[in-house]
Amino acid sequence: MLNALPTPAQPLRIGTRGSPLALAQAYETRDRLAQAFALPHEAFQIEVIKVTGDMVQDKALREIGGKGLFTREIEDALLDGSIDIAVHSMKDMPVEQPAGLLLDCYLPREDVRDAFVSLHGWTLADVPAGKVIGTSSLRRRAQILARRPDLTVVEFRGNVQTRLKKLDEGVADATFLAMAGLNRLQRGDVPLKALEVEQMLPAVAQGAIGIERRADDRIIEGMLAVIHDGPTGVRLAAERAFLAGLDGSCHTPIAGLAEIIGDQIRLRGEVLRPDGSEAICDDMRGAAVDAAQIGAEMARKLRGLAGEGFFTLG
Ligand SMILES: NCc1[nH]cc(CCC(=O)O)c1CC(=O)O
Repeated sequence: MLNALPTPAQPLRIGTRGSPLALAQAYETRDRLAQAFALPHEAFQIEVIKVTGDMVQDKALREIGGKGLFTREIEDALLDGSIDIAVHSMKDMPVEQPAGLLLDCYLPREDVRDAFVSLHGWTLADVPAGKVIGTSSLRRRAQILARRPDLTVVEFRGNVQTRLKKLDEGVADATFLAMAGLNRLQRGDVPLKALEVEQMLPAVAQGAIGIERRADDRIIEGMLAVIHDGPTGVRLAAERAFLAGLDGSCHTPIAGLAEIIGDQIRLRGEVLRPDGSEAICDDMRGAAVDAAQIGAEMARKLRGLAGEGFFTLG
């Protein structure tokens, strides 16, 4: 554990997955810390950690155990002291962290929207009937089937580069990618149509980077407080409370987005049946200081509207 600001001799070790997007997020975190504390890049060390989820390419993730697959090895490295912070896409993070770890530092949020990506330049509205859409996201599958039941959805895994390659190879006619990931990878070359959130409500925490730490590490606590983005924190408090109240397992398609309007917060939420045959939405406003309560309240409301069967029958 660091007992003072990091130096090239005793660097701050940043744990991350090895995908190009994960690395870009780790570099952004390093750059913000270096800037905030006037430290050289040599005072930081990026540690790439292999996670189970990245080694399983052939099976739908939900079938083999859900979200922890992308975080367990990284959180173990934090707990055993081999790294000092871990950088994550908040969209992939469970709502609760293991004892001894805290996840309360967020970088300023990127574009929250999904992009519809097709080499033919189609929009969601003009894809011809019968075309094949690749996605491994339960949410995106349900949302597109709700609007275009005439399309076929196939499983589409892998990182951003892999999925673009599959499009090239004709495995699917179109796919969805988060604008945030494409922007962070500087992939301005990808043919896409950004979908407004009214067309497709994004995943909870989409576009946000979170930095996890040991709860008892005071040096890191002080450093992360300086780069934390407060508005992103308020928005994620609402969205993650909403997700937590809905169970947060990977088996229900859930979308949620909070925005700050002055001292108010607006939260939109949606739960769908996996086949898109039914969608239940809500839109609430309240005081920004009550963000988490608003998220929890919307979850209770949608649970009541849906009825318990909604979440298990599929
Ligand atoms: N589930 C994979 C994942 N996790 C975070 C992002 C993109 C970046 C973000 O939303 O912060 C992606 C890829 C995608 O959905 O296109």
